[in-house]
Amino acid sequence: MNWDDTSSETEAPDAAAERLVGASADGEDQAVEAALRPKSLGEFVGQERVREQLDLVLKAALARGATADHVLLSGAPGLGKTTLSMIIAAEMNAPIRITSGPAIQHAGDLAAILSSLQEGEVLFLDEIHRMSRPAEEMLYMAMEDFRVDVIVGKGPGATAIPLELPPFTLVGATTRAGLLPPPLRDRFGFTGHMEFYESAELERVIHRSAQLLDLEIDADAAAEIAGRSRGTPRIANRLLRRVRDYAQVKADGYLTREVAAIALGVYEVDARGLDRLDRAVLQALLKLFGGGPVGLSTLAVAVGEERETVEEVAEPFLVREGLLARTPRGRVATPAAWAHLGLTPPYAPGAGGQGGLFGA
Ligand SMILES: Nc1ncnc2c1ncn2[C@@H]1O[C@H](COP(=O)(O)OP(=O)(O)OP(=O)(O)O)[C@@H](O)[C@H]1O
Repeated sequence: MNWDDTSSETEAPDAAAERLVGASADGEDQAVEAALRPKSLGEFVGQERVREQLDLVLKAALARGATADHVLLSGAPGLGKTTLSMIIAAEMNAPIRITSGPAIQHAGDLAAILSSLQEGEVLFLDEIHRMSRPAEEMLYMAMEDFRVDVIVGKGPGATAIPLELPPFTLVGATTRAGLLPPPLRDRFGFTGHMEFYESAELERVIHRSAQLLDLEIDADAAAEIAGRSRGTPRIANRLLRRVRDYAQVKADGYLTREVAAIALGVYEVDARGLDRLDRAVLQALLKLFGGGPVGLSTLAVAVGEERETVEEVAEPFLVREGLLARTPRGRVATPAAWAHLGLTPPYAPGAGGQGGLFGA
């Protein structure tokens, strides 16, 4: 059977802020997050290639006594873009100014920031793809010539007053490098793409954070938390803190695999990092619609959520995990989805229907 569908490829801003497994920083305890940030490239876990390349860029600039080239960091939320920008400033012994694309709506906002930068300062511009067009155009000239034209007055009498800027390093961060206009992308001397982390890397993040939080944790417990962290250090640190709460109240503060598994069970984060919403979507797809294909709107009604919530909050991770596929005919569960929920498909894979999509 084939229900309605309008397949969309929008990538989610991991929306629901209160989600334990959401990757965005909304609602995050900023003080704790700051305390757990690595302070140098050596301390920064994983992302070997970006780290190695950045190390060369920074060391070469230092050796020349020059300001480092502009850096663009792309990748999903919570993978360490803000942390890396702070590390860049620290490695260059430079101050850092932090702002974001949505905060710069007028070119004048940007001119005010740029004109107050010190020589060599790092300007971190988060969500650079969300800057307004006039500000973006001002940034082109600032990045290339360290100069901006400030427009004074309006209409025919308006004049452009050129303003020299001290050399600075722009670090732009974006979840969507593809959305950046090529003229902006081309003005970065170095682009680093941040990947999701391997489980072993997240274990290192967790051990490091546990030490900073003064927690005793064994290797198995770290592995258990890492496996549920969706490849994202921010989520790993958040789950560690919830496991700590549970251990404090119920297990004399000692973090073992068993304690971690029970604690995260209480918070409804399963062994693969799926939460209640993710499982509800999969369950509806499997139990009500035989694994699909089913349209997004129908699936959303079945789980009692908005279409956008299913599409933007639950689906990206399910797709990434290979549990759900978005096809032109609708949403389809993969064999791994049946296995994950411990259910048996109603027909043998390969015997028609969805089996045709995934083979025998
Ligand atoms: N490679 C890493 N090693 C250790 N900890 C990390 C690493 N990357 C990120 N973290 C931790 O994860 C948290 C989130 O990192 P950060 O704020 O830099 O992510 P981000 O990519 O800038 O996210 P967003 O795009 O949502 O702002 C920080 O507390 C930081 O300590």
